[in-house]
Amino acid sequence: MLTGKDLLNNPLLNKGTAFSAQERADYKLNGLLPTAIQTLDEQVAATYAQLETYTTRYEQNKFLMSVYNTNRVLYYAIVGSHIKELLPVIYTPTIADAVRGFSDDFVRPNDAVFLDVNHPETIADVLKEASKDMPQVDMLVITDGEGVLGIGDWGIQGVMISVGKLAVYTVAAGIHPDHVLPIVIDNGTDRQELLDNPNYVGNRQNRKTGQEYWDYIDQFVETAKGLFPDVLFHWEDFGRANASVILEKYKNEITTFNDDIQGTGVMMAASMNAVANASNKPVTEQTYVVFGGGTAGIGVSDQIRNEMMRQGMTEAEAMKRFFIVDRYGLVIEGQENLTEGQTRYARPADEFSTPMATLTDVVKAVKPSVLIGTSGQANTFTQEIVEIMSANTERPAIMPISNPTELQEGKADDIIKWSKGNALVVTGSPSDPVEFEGTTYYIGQANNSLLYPGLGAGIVVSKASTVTDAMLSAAAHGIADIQDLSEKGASLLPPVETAPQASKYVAMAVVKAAIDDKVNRVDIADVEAAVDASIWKAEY
Ligand SMILES: NC(=O)c1ccc[n+]([C@@H]2O[C@H](COP(=O)([O-])OP(=O)(O)OC[C@H]3O[C@@H](n4cnc5c(N)ncnc54)[C@H](O)[C@@H]3O)[C@@H](O)[C@H]2O)c1
Ligand SMILES: O=C(O)C[C@H](O)C(=O)O
Ligand SMILES: [Mn+2]
Repeated sequence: MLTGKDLLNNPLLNKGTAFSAQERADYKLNGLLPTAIQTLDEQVAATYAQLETYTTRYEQNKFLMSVYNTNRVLYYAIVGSHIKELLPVIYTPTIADAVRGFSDDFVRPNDAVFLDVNHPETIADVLKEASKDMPQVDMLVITDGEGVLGIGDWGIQGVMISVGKLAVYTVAAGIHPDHVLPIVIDNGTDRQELLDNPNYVGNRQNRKTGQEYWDYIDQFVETAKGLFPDVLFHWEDFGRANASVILEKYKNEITTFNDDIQGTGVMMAASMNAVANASNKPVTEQTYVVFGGGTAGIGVSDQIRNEMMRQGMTEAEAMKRFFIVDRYGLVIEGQENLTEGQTRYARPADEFSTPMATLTDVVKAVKPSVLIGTSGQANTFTQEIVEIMSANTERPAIMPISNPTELQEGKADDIIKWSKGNALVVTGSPSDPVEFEGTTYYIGQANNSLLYPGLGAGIVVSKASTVTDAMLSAAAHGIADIQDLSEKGASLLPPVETAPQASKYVAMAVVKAAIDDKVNRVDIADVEAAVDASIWKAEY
C-alpha cells in the first residue's frame, strides 16, 4: 500500500484535496496536502474554472495533461462532465498540436511506453516494468507515428495519439484507465525538421523498413501476446505501406484491429446507413467516389462494400460501385505503384474515353451520389464539384472526413450553401452547425471515435480471441436508429456528448456477435449486465 508522497505522486490513486481526514491519517498524508477537504464535484468546478482561463485549445490540452498526470479520476470527471467542449481538446483536432509539440513542450512521459526499435531485446522488460503495478492489461494502443491523422510522420511524438485514443476509450466506453498501455514504437522519423530539432526526444535516425522493421514488429507481437494473453492490440496511425500489412499478418493470430482501416470503415458503414435513411436510397443504390485511396479510404470502401453484400449484393456488383481517386486521378488497372487495396478497386483502363486525371473529371463522368474524402488534402471539394453532385442527386452525401480541421477536403458551411441545403454532410473533425435559409443543419462528426471505443469495449468484455467480420458489422449497426433523421438539418450521426450511450450500444452489439461467432473466451449470460459491469466511472 502506498502512503505519503508516493501515494500523492501516483495519478491512478491520488485524490488530492479529496482525501478524507481518515485517509489522511491512515496514509500518512497529514501536512502533505492543504488543509481543506474537497469533494470531487468541488474539485471539478475549481479545476474547470482554471481550465477556462486558458485561451487556446492546445494550452487547455496541456493543462488537462497536468491534471491527467496528477489525478486521473479528476481528469476523467472534468472531461466526462464537459464532453462536447473537451473531447476536441483532449482528442481531434487539438491532439494534432500535442503531437507536433511533444518534444518542444516535453514535460512528462504521460505513463506511455516508448519502445526503441534499436533494442528489440528490451521489449519484454519494458512491458513488464510498465505494467507491473497494473491489475490487468486489457488493451494496447500502438503507433509508430508514421501516419498521424493527416499530418504525417511525427516519429516518437506520435505517442500522443496513443494517449489520446485511450483517453477517449475511457470517456466514451468506460475502459479502465489502469488496464491500458499507450505505446509508441520509436522507429525514428523521416521528417527532417524533427531530425534537426535539438529538442527532439526520439531516435535521431531515419525509419527502418523491410525485414528489420518486420522482425521488430513480430517480436513485439510475440512478446506482448506472451505477457498479456487476452490483450487487444489496437493499431493506430501506421504508414500506408505498413498498416494493412500488419492487419493481414496478425488478424487471425491475435485479438486485433486497425482503427484507421476498420474503425473508420465501420464508422462510415454506419454513416452510409444513415445516408440511406435520410435520402431514401439504399446503400446498394449509391455510387461512391472515395478521394484518397490510402489506409482509411480503402478501409472505408471495404466496410461499405461488406454492408452492401449484407444487403444482398455480390462482392463484384458492390465493388463496381466504387471509384477510388488518388494523387494521380482515378485508380485504374495497370497504373504504377498501386497498393493491394487500390488494385482490388482499380477500374478498367478503357472505361472512360477521356483521362480521369482529377477529382473534378471523375465527378463529372461518374456522377456519384456519395463523395468521401480521406486524402488529407484541404479544400479539394470545390464549389464546382458540390454543384455537379447536387445537380445529379437529390440528397448527395459529401463527407470530408480528413483530420485535423485544417486538412478537411471541404468546410461544412460551404458544402451546405453550395448544395442549397441538400447535401448530407459529416466531417471528421468537429464542425459548428450551419444556418442556411432558415434551417439549422447539424453536422455529425464522422470520426472513428464514434465506433472504436464500443468496438474495443465489446472485444474486451467478451475476451474475443479474434475480431470477426460479424463483430465489425455489428459495431456498424450498433448505433443504427439512434438518430431521428426525419427533420431536414438533423445530424446524421449521434452528437459526441452521447458517446457513452452510443458506445454502450456498440459494445453490446459486438459482444453478442462475438458470442454468435463463438470467439468469446468468457461465458456471458446477460450481455447488458456484462457491459455495464465493465464500465469504469470517474469516482473516488
Ligand atoms: N474521420 C476519421 O475517423 C478518420 C479515420 C482515419 C483517417 N482519417 C483521415 O484520412 C486522411 C488519410 O489518412 P490515412 O491514414 O488513410 O492516410 P494514407 O496516407 O494511408 O492515405 C492518404 C491517401 O491520400 C492520397 N493522396 C495524397 N495526396 C493526394 C491528392 N492530392 N489527391 C488524391 N489523393 C491524394 C495518398 O496517395 C494516399 O493514398 C487523414 O487526414 C486522416 O486524418 C480520418
Ligand atoms: O484520430 C482521429 O481523429 C481519427 C483518425 O484515426 C485519424 O487518423 O484521423
Ligand atoms: Mn488514426
